[in-house]
Amino acid sequence: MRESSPPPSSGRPQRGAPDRKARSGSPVLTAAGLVKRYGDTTVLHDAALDVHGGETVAVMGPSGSGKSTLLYCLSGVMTPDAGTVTYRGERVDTRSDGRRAELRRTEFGFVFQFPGLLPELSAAENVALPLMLAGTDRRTAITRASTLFPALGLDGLERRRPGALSGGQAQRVGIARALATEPAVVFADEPTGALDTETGDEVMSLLLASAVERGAALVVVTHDERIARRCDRTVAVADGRTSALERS
Ligand SMILES: Nc1ncnc2c1ncn2[C@@H]1O[C@H](COP(=O)(O)OP(=O)(O)OP(=O)(O)O)[C@@H](O)[C@H]1O
Repeated sequence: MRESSPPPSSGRPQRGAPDRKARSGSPVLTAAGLVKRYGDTTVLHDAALDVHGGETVAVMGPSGSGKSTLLYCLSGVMTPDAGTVTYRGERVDTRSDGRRAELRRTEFGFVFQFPGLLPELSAAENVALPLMLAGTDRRTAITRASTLFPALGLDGLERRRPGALSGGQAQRVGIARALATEPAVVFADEPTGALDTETGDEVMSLLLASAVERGAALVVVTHDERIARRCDRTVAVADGRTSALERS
């Protein structure tokens, strides 16, 4: 089953409705008919997802249903065996590895369950890294990276090494790193999965607020219904197929 098309927009959608934010224009990212196999096992059967600029989309489903695989195909980390992924009108799935890597560096941001910060670099240097990889000189990159710290509640932690950060602080540094290149789409895979409930809520609030503030769309894989409810809409993945999840 394909994700159903958005209903025609009729003014401001109501809070709690399946589509809380009016989506207009073409999606920035579109995936259709995705099939992905690992050896003999087909993990995605006919998955589809549209992401509009600035919207927040939760991806939910049972363990092993293919959520992460869908995220990897959408973001060009993996190529699907069939189907198409299109970013701003251009095919992603047919690009070379190098061009997909470039797209990931420049247009997309990633937040994972564990931030994977480089231990020998300071927090600000970790955030600056994607900017430096994109060609920004070190000093400018660190200055620009540091501007993200206050909004993420990280003021004063710029010079800290990751080993001296709490789990929540480290994840917020990871969020800053994902936002440093001003991506159009941020992909988050269980971003609060390793945190306690309170810290997770805090981190999720900052992720949602900072992505929305910067106009980035957010696609977040989560098992947490409370997180999904805070997103504009939810897409369910079951047995490798996607469908829009109606909310009660
Ligand atoms: N590299 C791989 N090789 C073989 N099988 C894989 C590989 N990656 C994932 N799988 C399998 O594909 C299926 C879907 O995995 P995926 O990680 O996409 O699911 P998920 O819905 O994100 O699961 P979870 O909620 O547990 O993280 C699972 O059965 C998994 O074991």
